[in-house]
Amino acid sequence: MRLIPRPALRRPFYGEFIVKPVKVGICGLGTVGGGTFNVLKRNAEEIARRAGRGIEVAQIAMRTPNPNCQITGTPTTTDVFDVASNPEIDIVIELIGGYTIARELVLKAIENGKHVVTANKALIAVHGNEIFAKAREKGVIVAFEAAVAGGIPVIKAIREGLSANRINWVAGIINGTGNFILTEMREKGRTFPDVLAEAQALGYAEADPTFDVEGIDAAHKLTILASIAFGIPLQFDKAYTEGITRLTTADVNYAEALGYRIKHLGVARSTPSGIELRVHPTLIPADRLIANVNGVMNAVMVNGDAAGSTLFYGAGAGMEPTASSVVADLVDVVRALTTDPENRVPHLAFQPDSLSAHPILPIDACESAYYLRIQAKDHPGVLAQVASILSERGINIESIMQKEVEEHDGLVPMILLTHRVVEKRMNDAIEALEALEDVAGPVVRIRVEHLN
Ligand SMILES: NC(=O)c1ccc[n+]([C@@H]2O[C@H](COP(=O)([O-])OP(=O)(O)OC[C@H]3O[C@@H](n4cnc5c(N)ncnc54)[C@H](O)[C@@H]3O)[C@@H](O)[C@H]2O)c1
Ligand SMILES: N[C@@H](CCO)C(=O)O
Ligand code: NA
Repeated sequence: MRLIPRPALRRPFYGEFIVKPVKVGICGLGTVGGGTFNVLKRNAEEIARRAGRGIEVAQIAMRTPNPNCQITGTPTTTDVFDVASNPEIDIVIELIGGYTIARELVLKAIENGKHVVTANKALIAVHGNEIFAKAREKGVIVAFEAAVAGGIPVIKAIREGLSANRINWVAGIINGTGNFILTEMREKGRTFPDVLAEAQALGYAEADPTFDVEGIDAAHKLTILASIAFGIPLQFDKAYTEGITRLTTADVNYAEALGYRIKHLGVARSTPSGIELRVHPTLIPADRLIANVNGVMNAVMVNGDAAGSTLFYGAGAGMEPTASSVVADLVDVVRALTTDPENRVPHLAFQPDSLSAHPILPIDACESAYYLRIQAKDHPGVLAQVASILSERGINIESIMQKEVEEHDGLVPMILLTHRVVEKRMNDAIEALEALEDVAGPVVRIRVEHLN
């Protein structure tokens, strides 16, 4: 056999590109800013080969040094607006977080004709409509892949990869901190505050961690996902949000015994009467892939009429996973610098003049199955009373689990799983259940999704 010698691999290198590098400015050198700086530096050659041009950090706006970054030689400032008005800079990377200065900074950068890359889901969910309108007027791109599910390229997947589909629903574990807390509590029996402190030390949590544990951060991300999935304007104020702080170990264990896992899930579903947009603890059958997404990992399921269900999995937070998305956006922007703004991928996936006015449904018009835990007195006939309250309202029981009498208070926990029902009807049933003589205290209700 004659071996044909392979031609020596041509090794392109950064300096070889004739075109000058694109100059970018980083605003905020914290967890994500530091990761972005380091990835741009470490993978400069790969990135330049992909983008067709090098990407040079020409300025950094920072308040304090980041011990993880060697920034020698890169000009710095303490004022982010210096970056937005720096004539050398083509792309402003907003990584300071928050809604106030970040909004002014992004609008100023756009005003000055600069493209923007941001990881700020709060900013996009709350001020995105204004920001995208301004960007369109100025013919610039605002890229935000890092804003949803950290390192998972899910914005790109929905906006481009699934563009043939009519999307039915999107469901995701989209807060790394919350999922890390739930996992550590379930697997290692650790306490909530202990795990939260670790998530903060690892750089996963928001500046205000109530955003993570009360579901606000997940609602920001779900708002963005719903817009690009259904072609609707961003409407964060209409999202329903319930946190994980009131979950008890008892419910986690009962769910487990019934074959379910409790996850903090964001669900956006398109129905004929409107769009459901809700974040809450949710029972998911334990044999589903998404029920087994643990720690800081995130996963987003998208159900489209042509593709069926697709699942996107990866790190939902952290320095370099998030930087991966920021840098991918930079590469996209660099490739699109010379393109006609009218022919670029629209910010919200659909052409801005084709957004739909399909309304967001209030939570009591949303539909799901339910887990109910009722603390009942150990009297004969309680179960019959419970069953008749539910059946009078057309709520079908799927299964019932009754535990032993709890010695200290003589109460018997009765756990029920129901079929799908509109929330308003369930609220009415719960009110009637709580009024029963033999039912003590509030009924615990957790929504159930089978994600079929
Ligand atoms: N940490 C993550 O895993 C992660 C993942 C995805 C998205 N995000 C988003 O990325 C953004 C940044 O998050 P982070 O975790 O890097 O936060 P961080 O607190 O680690 O970093 C923010 C940095 O910005 C600096 N800063 C704030 N205001 C400034 C100003 N006016 N001028 C100059 N510097 C300023 C702070 O000093 C800090 O160093 C947020 O919008 C966050 O929601 C974070
Ligand atoms: N605080 C967020 C960061 C990633 O968006 C989380 O924990 O998911
Ligand atoms: Na992403």
